[in-house]
Amino acid sequence: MKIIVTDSKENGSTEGFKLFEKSINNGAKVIGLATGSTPVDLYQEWTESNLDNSDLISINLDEYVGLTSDNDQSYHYFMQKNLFAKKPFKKSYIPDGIKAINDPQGASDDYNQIIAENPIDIQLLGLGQNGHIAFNEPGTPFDSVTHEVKLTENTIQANSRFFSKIEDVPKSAICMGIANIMAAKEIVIMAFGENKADAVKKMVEGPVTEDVPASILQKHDNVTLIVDNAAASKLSASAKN
Ligand SMILES: N[C@@H]1[C@@H](O)[C@H](O)[C@@H](COP(=O)(O)O)O[C@@H]1O
Repeated sequence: MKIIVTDSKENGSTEGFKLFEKSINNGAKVIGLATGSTPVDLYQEWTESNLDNSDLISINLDEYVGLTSDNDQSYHYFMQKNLFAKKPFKKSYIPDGIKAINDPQGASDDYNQIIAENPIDIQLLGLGQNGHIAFNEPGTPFDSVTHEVKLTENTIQANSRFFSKIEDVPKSAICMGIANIMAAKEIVIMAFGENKADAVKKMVEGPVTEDVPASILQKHDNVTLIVDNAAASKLSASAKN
């Protein structure tokens, strides 16, 4: 795993954007995208860049079950607002959280088919405080594909800051599995802030275990981790070099 430590989220996001730009200039066509607060600055840089998305396909990691695309907490809405409105892709895929209300398996199968038909060239990831990637919580099998996820209390709490009350946070999501993520040819994972330091340490230096979903990235041969000093603060000096 290549590790880039920067002095701020802004500079880390610039580094992340450059990796996407390079990969796209080298022919990447299918771009795996993420939500959460982590990628917002990278998307801003993307919208202000000369990068042309009109020949690219995007595939997002996950969507809440039960939120319509006009709900401002849905990941459809987030992507529209932060990237797609200004830089539309040829085609953008996000799991169907409405179909999933009654047919989570059907919504998951559809998405696996989409990923099979559009292998991901470069995937962006954030990191949950408990080491989750997308909504793959601790204990998710490494061979999992797109599936319905019951969110943990920890994740519901962490995401409640975006909702007016905690009861409004959806209890489940449709999410790419770890095997889908590991199949991406290149992965860029970003983590900023002290509250990510434990997860970063376990991901990079801990055992590869389903208890820390992101630890599987140690086994991928083209991963770049971008962290600020705070998120890197628990890494040993040798890991940072
Ligand atoms: N499903 C998202 C993840 O994709 C994201 O990486 C994580 C961290 O969020 P943030 O970037 O806001 O710290 O939160 C959510 O659970």
